[in-house]
Amino acid sequence: MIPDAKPDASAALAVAVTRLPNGAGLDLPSYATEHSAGMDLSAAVSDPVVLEPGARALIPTGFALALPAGYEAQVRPRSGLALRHGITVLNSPGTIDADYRGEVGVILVNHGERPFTVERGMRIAQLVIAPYARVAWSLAETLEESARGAGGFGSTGTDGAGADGKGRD
Ligand SMILES: O=c1ccn([C@H]2C[C@H](O)[C@@H](COP(=O)(O)OP(=O)(O)OP(=O)(O)O)O2)c(=O)[nH]1
Repeated sequence: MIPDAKPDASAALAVAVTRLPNGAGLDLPSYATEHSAGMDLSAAVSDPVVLEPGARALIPTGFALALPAGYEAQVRPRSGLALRHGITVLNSPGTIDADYRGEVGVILVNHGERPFTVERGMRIAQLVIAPYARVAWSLAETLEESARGAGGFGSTGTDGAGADGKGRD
């Protein structure tokens, strides 16, 4: 449930960001609404980039950041572009590592039927900052049993069919 109280701005994660020369005049990534999970990313292309159907391109964003240890940034598609134009992030979600200091890039691909033009300042993707876990392997002879066991890949049924394809009630 979304709390009624206004979010506490002081609870926001502080992240260092730098504008790069090619990002001059563009907005830094920002949240479109009060509870948006992702910040919209603007294209920092100097000239329009035409993506032909099936083509991909690395689109610059004009900024770099330094995430705190334990956090990653995920580059995700925008649903409106995907639905209307077939434009999505090819490696979605793209991963920005906490130790990456280069320009954030967006790998767009055109899965649509028509050429799509990326203009400077166009909001092409969104960035979600998320905590992640790093593991220390604990090598074991056997694994603790579970109700699922090794079942996967549709073992619980899809559209009424079991993994054996014979169907189930
Ligand atoms: O959509 C993306 C994905 C990655 N990166 C940057 C940040 C990330 O930290 C770095 C490396 O990304 P990744 O680990 O996905 O790439 P790789 O192909 O494994 O290359 P590398 O050997 O540089 O890690 O590239 C982006 O700017 N946008």
